[in-house]
Amino acid sequence: MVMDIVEPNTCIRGCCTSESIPLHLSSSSFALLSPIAKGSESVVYEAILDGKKVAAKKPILSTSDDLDKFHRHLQLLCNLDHPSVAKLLAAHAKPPNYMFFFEFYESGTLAEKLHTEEWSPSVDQVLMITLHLAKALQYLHNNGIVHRDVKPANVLLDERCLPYLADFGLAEYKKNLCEVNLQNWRSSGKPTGGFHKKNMVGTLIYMAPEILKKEMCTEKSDIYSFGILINELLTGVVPYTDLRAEAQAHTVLEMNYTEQQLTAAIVSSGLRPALAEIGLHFPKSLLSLIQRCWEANPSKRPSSGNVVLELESIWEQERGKQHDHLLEKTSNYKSDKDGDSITNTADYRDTINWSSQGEYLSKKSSPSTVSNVKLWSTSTDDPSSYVPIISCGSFATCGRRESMEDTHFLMPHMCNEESIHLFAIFDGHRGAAAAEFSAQVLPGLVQSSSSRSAGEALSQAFVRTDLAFRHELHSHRQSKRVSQKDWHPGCTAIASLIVENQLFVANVGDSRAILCRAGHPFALSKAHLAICIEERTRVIGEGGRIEWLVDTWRVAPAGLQVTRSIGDDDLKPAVTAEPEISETILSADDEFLVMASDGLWDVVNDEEVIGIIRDTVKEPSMCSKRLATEAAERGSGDNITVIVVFLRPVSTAERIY
Ligand SMILES: Nc1ncnc2c1ncn2[C@@H]1O[C@H](COP(=O)(O)OP(=O)(O)OP(=O)(O)O)[C@@H](O)[C@H]1O
Ligand SMILES: [Mn+2]
Ligand SMILES: [Mn+2]
Repeated sequence: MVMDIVEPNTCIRGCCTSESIPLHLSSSSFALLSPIAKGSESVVYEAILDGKKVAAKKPILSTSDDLDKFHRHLQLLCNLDHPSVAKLLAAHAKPPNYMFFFEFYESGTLAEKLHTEEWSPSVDQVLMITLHLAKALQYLHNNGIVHRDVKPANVLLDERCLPYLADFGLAEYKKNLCEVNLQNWRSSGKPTGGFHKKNMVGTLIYMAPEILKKEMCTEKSDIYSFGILINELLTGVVPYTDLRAEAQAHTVLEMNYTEQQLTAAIVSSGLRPALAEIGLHFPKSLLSLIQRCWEANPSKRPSSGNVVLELESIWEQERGKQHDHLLEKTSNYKSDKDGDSITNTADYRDTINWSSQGEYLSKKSSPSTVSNVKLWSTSTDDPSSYVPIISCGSFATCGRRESMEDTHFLMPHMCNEESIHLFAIFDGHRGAAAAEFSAQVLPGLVQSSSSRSAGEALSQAFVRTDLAFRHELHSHRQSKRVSQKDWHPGCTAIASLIVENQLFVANVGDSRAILCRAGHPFALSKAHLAICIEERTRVIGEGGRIEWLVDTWRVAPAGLQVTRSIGDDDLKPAVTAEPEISETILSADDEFLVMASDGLWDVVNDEEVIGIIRDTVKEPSMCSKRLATEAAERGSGDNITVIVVFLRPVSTAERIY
């Protein structure tokens, strides 16, 4: 709807302005029809605005405080623009009529839908609704706004049942909340004996414990209410009225216990609504999300951004289930890039701690005194040669996967050598065992190599790590600590070794490393995948089998896409641990090195990586985090690990801007 805007487009006081929303209307442009709802602070009417059906919210303004509040409310609404937030179309901000005009949402509120129509949404519908609302909350929180009244009665539905967060009557900017909190704190000393609506904002059963205790209200208080809301959607039960719940819960409301008693139970005994039952159709991860949202401690609750990520991941898993189901019907091979889903690896992971196995072995085999790394230095006698000044950082996230199978390490100034640095990433498949083990063992094997060539030392260390892992696995199998005979964990590995001005990158598998040289990406490794003709030929030449499985070429019978790795003893020797090594001479043109597991490269290309780092504060761990977050936002379905190494000093100005 395009409405005429009469300039100057401000409220009567001049404090509210908008470029797109008319703030005063001629009396002929609207008409109020019948009231839809009467709240404690407003009446909502069905109305006509410029010939279109709208909802008009007319606040009850009896004091000057109420008027101030109207203006604050209007200012806030003028700044909102999100597809899942109820849309303000116009306002009238001049006496005698103060009104908000909203888009009309035909299907009423989510509360009515659940409890009057007794709608019981499917899991897909619950995920769709909660995901939209979580995005609305993320939008508000990112803009420094706390809603403070999240509940199904404040969610409006359109005819397609898409949700819109409404009723910003209690919303506040976070920066103003300190003041509001302080006022509550002061007034809490008053002997009121009850709950003043002014102080106790929101609706009791959706209120977070910290609000009930009259402590700080933050965006995490919205997350609490949101957790209660998701559960209400799944159960169809008004919180604390469930007769199936523990006795304490229903007595609270049914026997007319006071609000104070409910409050006390929520705050001190951790009482919560009865959680949706782990039936066949509710994803466990959704129930766990609800419980984390309603944690008593606000800092343990996820941020709205994380709620969005988790809901998206649950949504995808649900669709994946449907997809898998289809696949199972047509073939009994299960689709997973690395063949993870073939065995239930979680069962074995617990029995042996592969990281400490590796650590133990590493200590045993390479006493700290033995280190030949000094031998690699070449230019000690040439003071003019270029030596990069490095700073490094990393970020690793499980992403949408249920478990983390990536590991990595950063070893700047290895063995206390000023100009020798080692960095590596391992991406596990069929469990995390190989990745956990390798991250512990590889550095020691690099250091204790007797080779005078750093590249060769790196190459030998890969092969030896693989041998050591397979040997360990074998002896655990013999001693029956690994009972599952057909469990063959593996991992990819990429390592960068800097020795003065030389950079060696060793790689097996599909992690990658690039260098930013004079502003442009420069690939330091190539991925080893069965789709590459050279790799396919090599695997077949070494007695391996390659087959087209599900959607791409894979090494059979395990169905692995990578053609080189550490571990995977069922596929050796064809799936070799022999790395490809690149050697690069570094110069002042080289700005930074980026290493990452395929979780990044699947969704962000080399140029984009360079561009993102250019736009980020020049701090290596911030850059790593930014890249990983970007990949997650773009829908990477994998674990993501990123290492960023700056190769020359960054000026303070660049660090900040
Ligand atoms: N845009 C709209 N379209 C359709 N119905 C609406 C719309 N806005 C509000 N309503 C109806 O009016 C009711 C009250 O709206 P709202 O929550 O904004 O007012 P309120 O006075 O702040 O209510 P309370 O504080 O009691 O929650 C809603 O529950 C809904 O039934
Ligand atoms: Mn409301
Ligand atoms: Mn309200």
